[in-house]
Amino acid sequence: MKKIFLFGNWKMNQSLRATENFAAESAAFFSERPGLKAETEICIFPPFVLIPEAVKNFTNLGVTVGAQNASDHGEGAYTGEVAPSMLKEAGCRYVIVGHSERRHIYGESSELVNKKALNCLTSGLIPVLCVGETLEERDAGRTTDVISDQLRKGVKDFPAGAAYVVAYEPVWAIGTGRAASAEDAEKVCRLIKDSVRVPVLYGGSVKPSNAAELFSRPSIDGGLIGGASLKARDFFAILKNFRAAELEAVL
Ligand SMILES: O=C[C@H](O)COP(=O)(O)O
Repeated sequence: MKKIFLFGNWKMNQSLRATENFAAESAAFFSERPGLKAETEICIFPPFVLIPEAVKNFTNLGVTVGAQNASDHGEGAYTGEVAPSMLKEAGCRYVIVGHSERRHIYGESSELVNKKALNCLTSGLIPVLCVGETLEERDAGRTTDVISDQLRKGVKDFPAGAAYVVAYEPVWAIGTGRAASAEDAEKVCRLIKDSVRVPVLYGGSVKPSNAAELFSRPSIDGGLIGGASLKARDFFAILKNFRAAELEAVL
């Protein structure tokens, strides 16, 4: 059985009630399918204000909680920012850094992403470094250059043996319903893995119907899932379908 990472990025969605419902549905789903969570690292990334509620509801289910962003500073006079030390204290394990929505909507550079990642490592959090090319860059044949550059700058000065995860998220596949082909995703994830040797996830329109093909590729260690992570049934159907296909492949 392959170990996979099933990461759900709720982005700016959900509520206190939705968080509770998600946990209740998750508990029901797994009580009907004992064993399905084996060899799976599950993490939900809610908006900051829902983190305490998520930690309270998910911890007993074996589901970890992460944050979608963190400051490049420690505690202090930085209005609107949240320090990694606060996220750690709140019960987070992972922090997404460099998501394309942060890079493109909020203008975050690879240098800033790197500072955030280093700051997370200092606080004992595991950064999930997102990299990905735009459609323009892909059409211009620049995917490899863009990914290598974001990766090199993103992990600059990481201490040897630092624990982190990389998520390959082609910008053109995010929220569009058009996932990368398993072949293309595998090629880029292999390039990343050859260079950093940490778990590499694919993100961009992952859903129950395409997860098995993507996650069965040798260089894809799971997914960073947006839209399909908002409902527990959809999110865990991704895992269920992958494990069913995996089982079928050995029979
Ligand atoms: O962080 C998640 C990614 O942006 C993927 O989002 P999506 O699954 O809605 O395409």
